[in-house]
Amino acid sequence: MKENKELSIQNVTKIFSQRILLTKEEFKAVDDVTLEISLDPPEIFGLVGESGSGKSTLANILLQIIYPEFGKIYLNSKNIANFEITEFMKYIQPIFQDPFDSFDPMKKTDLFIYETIKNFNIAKERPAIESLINESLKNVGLDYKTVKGKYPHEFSGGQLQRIAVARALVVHPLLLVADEPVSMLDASLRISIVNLFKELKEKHNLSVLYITHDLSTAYYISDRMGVMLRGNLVEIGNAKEILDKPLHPYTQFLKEAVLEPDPDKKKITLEESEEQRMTVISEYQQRGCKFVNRCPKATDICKEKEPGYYSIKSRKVKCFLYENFK
Ligand SMILES: Nc1ncnc2c1ncn2[C@@H]1O[C@H](COP(=O)(O)OP(=O)(O)OP(=O)(O)O)[C@@H](O)[C@H]1O
Repeated sequence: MKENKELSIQNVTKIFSQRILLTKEEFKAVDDVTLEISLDPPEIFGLVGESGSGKSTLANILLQIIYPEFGKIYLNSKNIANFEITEFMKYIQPIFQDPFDSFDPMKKTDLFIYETIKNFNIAKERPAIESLINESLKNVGLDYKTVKGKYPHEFSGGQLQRIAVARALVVHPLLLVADEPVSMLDASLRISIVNLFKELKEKHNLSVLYITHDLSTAYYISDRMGVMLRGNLVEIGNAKEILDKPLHPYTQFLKEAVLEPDPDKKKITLEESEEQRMTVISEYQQRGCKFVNRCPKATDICKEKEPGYYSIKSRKVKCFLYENFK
């Protein structure tokens, strides 16, 4: 049997319950998501969507931090639930939003890489470990001499995020799950980290799941892209094609929101008020399309029935507008 070199996410659903005023409401934070990320050849897959659309929940499921109620995930055709966790983490490594959270402030940063090498049994003797640290730092554009013996606070956010990537690289993963990896960094540093992901893909065959609400960096680095709306993937395809000509009304809404120059009129918010949270939950629980209440193109069927996926060339769109589209 031919082995697929991919991470295959099949019909994954995660249910949470949240207390809203006096009641407890269940909702599907990730709702029947199916998606493949190629590992060979490597690809950068951008996962975009506004705050609360389920991106981090999906990332946490992929990293086996939380477990889905339904669905299965296969890494190179093997169910990830059947991996021993250290073996699994050799293949998939996380990169978090705030690089300062990835490090113990009381511990020298190179020691963190050192311990990863030891814990994963990649090398045992100090000279071999030091040479691996040197190599991994070089791969992220840093010099071991400038890192050695220093504590996290002695680095900028951008440098520290590079060191976090270097630590992930020592296990030679196939995929980085990078959840908002540049959103805490100064705008001037963002592009250099984003370029680093591109370089790692090209030079080290590393795939990246790049999770962001920032469409411009997603456009810049992603090969393919998925757009998340209240737990559903509503549009999947080539990233440039999607953002040049979004088909799903929600993707069109996201693009317009980004182009809106007046920050007060921007429709995408990161901070959720209680009122917004309630709207979010009710949209998650919406019976038909989850964008129906905000969609300018909605018709009666969108309220009653969940749309399937319709294919337009290599793109898949979860919207009735494309049901009979040729
Ligand atoms: N452990 C949890 N228990 C209950 N609800 C949760 C839990 N984690 C996340 N949620 C809720 O699930 C929904 C999806 O959250 P998630 O963090 O996955 O969204 P997101 O797209 O990553 O948003 P952001 O960009 O703000 O991180 C939100 O309504 C969130 O409040």
